[in-house]
Amino acid sequence: MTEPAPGIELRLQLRRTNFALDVALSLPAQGVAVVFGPSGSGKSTLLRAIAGLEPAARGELRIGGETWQDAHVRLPPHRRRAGVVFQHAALLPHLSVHDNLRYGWRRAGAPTSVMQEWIDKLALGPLLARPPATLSGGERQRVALGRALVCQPRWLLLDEPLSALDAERRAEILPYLEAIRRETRIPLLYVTHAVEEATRLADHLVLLEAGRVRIAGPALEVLNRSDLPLALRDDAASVIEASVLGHDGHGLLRLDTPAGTLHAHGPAHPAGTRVRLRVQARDVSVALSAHADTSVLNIVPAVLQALSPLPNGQLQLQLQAGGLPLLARVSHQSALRLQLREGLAVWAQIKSVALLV
Ligand SMILES: Nc1ncnc2c1ncn2[C@@H]1O[C@H](COP(=O)(O)OP(=O)(O)OP(=O)(O)O)[C@@H](O)[C@H]1O
Repeated sequence: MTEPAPGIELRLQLRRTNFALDVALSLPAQGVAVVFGPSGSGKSTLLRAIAGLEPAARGELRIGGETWQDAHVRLPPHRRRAGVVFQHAALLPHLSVHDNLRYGWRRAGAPTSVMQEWIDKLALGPLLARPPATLSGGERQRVALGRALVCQPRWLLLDEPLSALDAERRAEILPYLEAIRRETRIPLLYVTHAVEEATRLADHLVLLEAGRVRIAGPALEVLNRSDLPLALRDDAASVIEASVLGHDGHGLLRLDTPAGTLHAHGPAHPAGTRVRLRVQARDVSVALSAHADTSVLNIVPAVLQALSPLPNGQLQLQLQAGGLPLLARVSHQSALRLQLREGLAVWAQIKSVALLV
């Protein structure tokens, strides 16, 4: 039997005048670990400490059996084999895109095939002769990703790589990040405060608060926890893994989920494709019977597990639909009229299901 690849173990501390980082984490050897949290919670500091860029950081850091830091060892940043991409790509301005890629690749001593592989995967071919100053923000970030990846990093560390881009550019780059996630065995640490990116990319989610881990675990488990601040936000959502059953030819996919069959607009993925769905709490309402006279396509049986008041005066409902947690929002008046209470069997009417991957 082959041993599972050893994962990532870290315990890092750092003290500043008004801030202390004290983080202990075990992360899987593969997949995307998203570090999520409010501004000032220490996300970037943690990433920089991992990369060796915070000289005051103390502690231990082991990745796949390699020690980057402990009481006796402290590898300098260039020996950690961390590929780092920041919000603003710092490309070398006097070199073409190609030479920017080559620069890191040569220093890392990686095989030629790796250069070509990432040029193809990130569609960098048409950009190779261009100087960085002529690239759009999205193109620069793609080149920065390429430059990090051609060095064959042990760990790819991304610090808000999309936050300087507008929504359209972000939507262009996300599929490349998904391709990296799908096609490499390189683990990713992805720092963001954007829920959309966290729900779309995370396999593992770490929620930081004031320099400490509030919770860490498999993404769906953390995202669907109703007792975390995430659940109270305006854009609170449940995240569901599904598998494509078919397509109606008009842009509507049929999806198999633990809650039953759901429909979502999206590309005609072949049957069997695994996808991730996001259902916003504000798009879910409840009824006591399964209405047939409604335009809502997605109606699934559920059990009401808890009701809690929201700051905006509405009520948040926690539902279980075939083992799936779902959040719904209703007014106090509706709750009274329907006599909503814990344990009640209801029908969850889902107005919109967003396909994420
Ligand atoms: N170079 C620095 N010198 C002193 N304090 C710093 C420095 N960089 C960050 N800080 C402070 O350390 C704390 C954590 O900052 P950090 O940038 O890691 O947070 P963050 O979660 O990444 O925030 P954001 O989402 O706004 O980027 C904050 O209180 C910040 O003001």
